Amino acid sequence: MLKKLRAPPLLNLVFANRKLSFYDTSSTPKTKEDNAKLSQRRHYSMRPHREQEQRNAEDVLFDMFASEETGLISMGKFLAGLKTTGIRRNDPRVRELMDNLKKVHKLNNYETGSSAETQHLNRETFKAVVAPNIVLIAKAFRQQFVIPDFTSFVKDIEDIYNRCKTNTLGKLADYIPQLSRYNPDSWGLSICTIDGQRFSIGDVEVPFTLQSCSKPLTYAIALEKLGPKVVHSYVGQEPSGRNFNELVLDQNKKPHNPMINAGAILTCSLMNALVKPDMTSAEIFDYTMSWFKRLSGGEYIGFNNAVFLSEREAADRNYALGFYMRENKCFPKRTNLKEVMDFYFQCCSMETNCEAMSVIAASLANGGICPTTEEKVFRPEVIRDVLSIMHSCGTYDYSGQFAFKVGLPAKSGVSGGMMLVIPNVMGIFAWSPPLDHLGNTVRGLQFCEELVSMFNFHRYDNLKHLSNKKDPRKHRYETKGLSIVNLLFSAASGDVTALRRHRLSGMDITLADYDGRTALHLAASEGHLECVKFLLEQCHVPHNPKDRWGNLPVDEAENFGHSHVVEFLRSWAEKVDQPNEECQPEAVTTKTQADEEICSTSDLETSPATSPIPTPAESGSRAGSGRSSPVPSDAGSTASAGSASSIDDKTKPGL
Ligand SMILES: NC(=O)CC[C@H](N)C(=O)O
Repeated sequence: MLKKLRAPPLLNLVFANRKLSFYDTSSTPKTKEDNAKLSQRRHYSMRPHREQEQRNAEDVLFDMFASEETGLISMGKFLAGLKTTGIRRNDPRVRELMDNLKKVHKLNNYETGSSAETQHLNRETFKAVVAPNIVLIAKAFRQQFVIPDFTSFVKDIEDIYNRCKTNTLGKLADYIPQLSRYNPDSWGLSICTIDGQRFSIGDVEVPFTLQSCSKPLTYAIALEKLGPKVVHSYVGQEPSGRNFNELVLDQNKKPHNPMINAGAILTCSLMNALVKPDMTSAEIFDYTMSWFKRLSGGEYIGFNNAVFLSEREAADRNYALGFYMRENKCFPKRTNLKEVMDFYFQCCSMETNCEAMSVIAASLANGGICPTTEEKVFRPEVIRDVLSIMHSCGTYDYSGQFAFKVGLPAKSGVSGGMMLVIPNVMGIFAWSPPLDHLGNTVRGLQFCEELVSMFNFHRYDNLKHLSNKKDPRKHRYETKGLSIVNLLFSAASGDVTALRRHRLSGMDITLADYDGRTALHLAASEGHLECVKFLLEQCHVPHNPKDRWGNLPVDEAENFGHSHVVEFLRSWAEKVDQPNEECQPEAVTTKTQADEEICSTSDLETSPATSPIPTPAESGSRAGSGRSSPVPSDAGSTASAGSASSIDDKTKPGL
């Protein structure tokens, strides 16, 4: 039987050195009185007031998602919104937020009928819950990630994925039974950007072995520990122009490069003899696996013993390569060839999935720093060298064509994997077992080629001049002209959500175009009451800017017959134009300047101008990263604000 509702518990939240005590109203039914108080508060909040200009990112986020009726925010909606930016609930960078949600849910130990992730919170609770991760969250909703419009990008990726799905060409590798038993229909694709935006589709959790995709990773460890000079005194940097397991060395009697079998076996010998000469084979295995794991942000890296045993069993060619290299004195002194070969087979037999590999690829795209854990795994110089070799040698004997057509560093493996790196943007991992005659995954290859024909990701695509390819990247600067076009377009089309985003991004919402037309003019002339309300109530734009013909927004609403907007604008004007009110906006004439493309009503000293949303650093939150940093907590509390324990049930009185 359902428990009776009882008075909501008093919550104590310790955050950012201040203690908040308040009632969580999340599931309390609203009485008429409550609603009246709420609307009174809202009425008050409509008045332009200095304090409101200082509202921080947490407040703006709350307003983006809160229900007008209840004054509460649905965390389900909020988390769904966060997901559209590419941030998942299990992202380590929002761990404190998720922990706080669980704690608040637990504290509300009266029957709520909702889960931790779907509960409704009031403003104060919401602010305290999101505070530890606000830097990352604000960045997400301000569209400041490398792929700002992640939803549109993902739609295009889905289209490419679906086209590749219908491609049934290629054959499974059959040199060992485990590979020949794969389902040829398996097709998975995962993306992780350098900002940790994630997208996955298809068979992304099906495990497969790393095979040749381990080669750039062991090479990276060797470079990190020994430096390029030492490593490349043993192995070259040239594409071999031959099969990946060809019994051939270059003219200096070195393996051609670390991406083919001979080169990778050589890299393994460097690990054994030079990087960790004192370690046992078991320790070197653990050591290597821990590097892979750190690169993947702790996601799935395992080991497939059956594949290892089969690899070792069916390894005549690899042993031949080993002996041939030993004969030619390729290995460092003290190399134990048997141990080296075993280590090579073990690296090929490590198990993973698309999800984990996309994070590894993203760590390579991100200069060696894992985007989800923010751990610096490799030095950027190491990554540059790894990507250079992947670019020229990563796809076997197709490498030249791949560099020509796709123009990006990649590494394929015989289990059907294709790791693609778009430096400084994202990592992609495609997995589908059927291979072409050169040993590359057919669907993976098609995906890479289609990707760069849709987006300007090819190394030599021109980013400056317009092309017929899409550019989903955020560029370091966006012209003011372009942003005002977007702002005015959002207002004219009645898109309140887009207006909210513009506001959250810190944009000056009072901007006017060449003709002195503001967002309010356009929203009013198109009859979008919601937008008009948002602009006045939340952005506090002046209600009376004049365009170059002297028209006010209210005139526009009247001209186009939107009486409900006219009514609202008139009553708003009455309210704010009362004498003796603080912060009254003056009547504004928006000057248009023939020699300037755009101007801002705030530039023209209108008052009160919309102040850009303070950055989290400005509003007292943690700067730098999306993760929390310790902030002193109240005395006696075990909580350190900004950590998951900022909501601490030890501090809850009255429960
Ligand atoms: N192309 C590959 O993925 C090669 C790895 C495989 N295990 C081999 O050594 O033959």
